[in-house]
Amino acid sequence: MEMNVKVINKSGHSLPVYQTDLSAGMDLHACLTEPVTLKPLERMLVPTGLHIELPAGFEAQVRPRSGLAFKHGLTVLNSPGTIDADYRGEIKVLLVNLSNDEFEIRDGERVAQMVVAKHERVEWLEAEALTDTERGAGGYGSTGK
Ligand SMILES: O=c1ccn([C@H]2C[C@H](O)[C@@H](COP(=O)(O)OP(=O)(O)OP(=O)(O)O)O2)c(=O)[nH]1
Ligand SMILES: [Mg+2]
Repeated sequence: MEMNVKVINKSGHSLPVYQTDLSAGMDLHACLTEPVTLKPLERMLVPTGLHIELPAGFEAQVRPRSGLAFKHGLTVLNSPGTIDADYRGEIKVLLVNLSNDEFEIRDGERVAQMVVAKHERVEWLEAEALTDTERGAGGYGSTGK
């Protein structure tokens, strides 16, 4: 599908792209005037320079990149971040450094990935009783290891 995008402070890097033919996510680049350092357990809203116009009924999810998480303990704190279809502000990535080492983020670095997905919206029907199921209220390991 096609989608409107407005780029601010474009600093040389491309729009997000799908890295392979069937990738679900496109990598988001940090849009920085100078490198920033994330200390252990520090979090930061990383700007991407992107403003998008999702069609009604769609959301975008901001998710971690597994390579950054595995190699550097860097993840998206609110994962998956939710971009609402009516949001017109800059997409930002809430990164947190869960390693014991500092991590430097440079302009253009691919810090997270974004998946565009359809979603439903619900109208509540208040009910006296809900249907019975085998699971019932079981959860949190109720089925065993
Ligand atoms: O990782 C994220 C998460 C959110 N947003 C933007 C888009 C989203 O539509 C808006 C609000 O996000 P959310 O609903 O998660 O935050 P909130 O704390 O509930 O704020 P609000 O009261 O503005 O909804 O912030 C981002 O840019 N990156
Ligand atoms: Mg909200």
